[in-house]
Amino acid sequence: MRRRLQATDFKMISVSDALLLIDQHRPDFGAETVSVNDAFGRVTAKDIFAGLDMPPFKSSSMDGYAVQACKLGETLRLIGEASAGIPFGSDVEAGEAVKISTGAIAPNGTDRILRKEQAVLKDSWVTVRRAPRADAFIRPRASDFPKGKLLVSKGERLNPAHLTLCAAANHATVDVKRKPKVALMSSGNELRALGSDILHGEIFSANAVGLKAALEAWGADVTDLGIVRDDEAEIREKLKQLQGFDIVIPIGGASVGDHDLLRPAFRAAGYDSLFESVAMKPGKPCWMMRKASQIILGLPGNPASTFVGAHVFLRPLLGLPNVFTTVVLAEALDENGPRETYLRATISNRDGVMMAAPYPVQDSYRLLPQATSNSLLRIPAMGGPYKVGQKIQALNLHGRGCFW
Ligand SMILES: Nc1nc2c(c(=O)[nH]1)N[C@H]1C(S)=C(S)[C@@H](COP(=O)(O)OP(=O)(O)OC[C@H]3O[C@@H](n4cnc5c(N)ncnc54)[C@H](O)[C@@H]3O)O[C@H]1N2
Ligand code: MOO
Repeated sequence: MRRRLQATDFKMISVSDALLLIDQHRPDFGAETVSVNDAFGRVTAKDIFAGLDMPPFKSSSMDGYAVQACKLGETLRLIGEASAGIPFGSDVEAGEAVKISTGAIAPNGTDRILRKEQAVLKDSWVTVRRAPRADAFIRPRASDFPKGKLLVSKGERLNPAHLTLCAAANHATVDVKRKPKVALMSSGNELRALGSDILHGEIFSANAVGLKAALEAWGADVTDLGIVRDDEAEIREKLKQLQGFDIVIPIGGASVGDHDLLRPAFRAAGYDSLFESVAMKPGKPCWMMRKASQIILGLPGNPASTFVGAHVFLRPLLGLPNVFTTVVLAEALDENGPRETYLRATISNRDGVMMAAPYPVQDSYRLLPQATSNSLLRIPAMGGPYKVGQKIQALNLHGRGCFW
């Protein structure tokens, strides 16, 4: 009979060691070229440089008249017009003015703009109501950036402002990292697909729904392989469907129960263990294996454990950094145990201070805390006790395309 895993089989490592292993084994997803219109959220595979000067020509930042030095009360002869996209073709001399619109090329010979509001136009004559200084309302060529300037570094996640920058700088396409192909696999006899009738003792398989959304927001190409029952033969069959995925996320079946069959099945299929268990709470039974370039990141089935494991490990596995900010505790906390703990909490701005209030109950079977929290407070192993007002590190969950 196959030996079941015992608690003693799990070598528990620290969160920082697990993150080190993730860094060392992050798959190389390769690169592809996509239209800048489809590049939102993609990660750049190369540095992106400006293909032209910006602005590409000396232009006006106001509607008015392009002129040379002139005096208050002076009357200038209107000799033509420069509108955006339609240049005035000749040189401009002292005593002359060219009507100009915002974004139009400032004609040769002009070095300042007389704003429309500061001039009076009568027939073909413009009277100066306020003399502009040299360079007034002129956008010099290349004053935003010159051709060749590094605009977006390799490894950046393209945001809307980056995309506008790329488009303006003449990049119709960009080279981006290929989207990681990620498969989800929920495990457990108690799980039923949404829409099924459930029997007493069964629950709906929920974690993969949120996790899929999160992964998509984090830039992955996700396939949900559905539910696999706690049955060795069924798991073996499922494992045959994993070719072609960069990352596979089994959910549940990670602990020491007699029905937790996933790890032995992966081992039997030739996967090598990278870590078996992590000193964190929730998320202790997170595990990682690899075979060739494929990574398996097992997340525990308790919803909070899936949630925290995904934020702490899955984002970095995809190459997305987790950024912590310093916040102030709104409540006292007891001394922590030996596991690094992530508390689901709400951060709010109270008179300019970012105060963090942990959700009052933190059991990992609960779904509501993560649905109503906006951050994870990181409490170091053996940290504390903490007093109200003490500073602590928080992982911000909202405002960066996160899940739940
Ligand atoms: N004797 C021990 N028991 C447990 C330990 C331990 O160290 N010794 N660890 C506990 C911890 S910590 C966690 S976390 C859980 C993790 O267990 P598994 O990853 O094996 O997950 P399951 O047993 O399959 O499920 C746990 C819980 O979550 C529900 N679940 C599972 N999958 C889903 C899903 N896709 N959607 C919604 N809910 C799901 C499942 O029904 C269970 O209630 O183990 C502890 N036990
Ligand atoms: O570590 Mo478990 O993930 O606490 O519930």
